Amino acid sequence: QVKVFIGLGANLDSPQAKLNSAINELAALPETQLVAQSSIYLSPPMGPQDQNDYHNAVVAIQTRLMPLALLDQLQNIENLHGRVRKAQRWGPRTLDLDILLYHDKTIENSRLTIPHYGLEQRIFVLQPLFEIAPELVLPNGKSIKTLLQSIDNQRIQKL
Ligand SMILES: CC1(C)Nc2nc(N)[nH]c(=O)c2N=C1O
Repeated sequence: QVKVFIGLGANLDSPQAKLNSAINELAALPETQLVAQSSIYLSPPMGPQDQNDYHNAVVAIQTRLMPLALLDQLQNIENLHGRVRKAQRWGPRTLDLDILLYHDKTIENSRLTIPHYGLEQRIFVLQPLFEIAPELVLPNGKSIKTLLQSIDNQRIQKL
């Protein structure tokens, strides 16, 4: 089995409850154990500003699920929480589950890009990730600590 980091985000109808419920679903996935979870953080929307602030968290799991099988499970959980894919790119959402890192793998196909493309620039990913894995180094050799230090003017608040 391998260690996988998953990013969670929500900013529509009771986002905190959605995140907690999604974390319970992740812990219950087949061949999977939840090994760590971050605090929940609040941050202004990156992208279109005409939407609510986001609640975000990151969890670490150990799993035997292969990447695409895990992705299918994450999309099930999103759908269970009323995720409706709307036309607007980067619009508000009930629940987003992203595979941030899958062990030390780099994956690039039509359904998956791992490490997650936004990981290095997003405080709402780096901050919770640093909380649960402060020593983490990405497959490209960059450390979470260094990436976090190089981010400025992005606000975030731990709930
Ligand atoms: C719309 C976009 C890019 N902005 C976000 N902004 C924040 N703060 N948190 C998110 O999870 C998030 N997710 C997104 O997909």
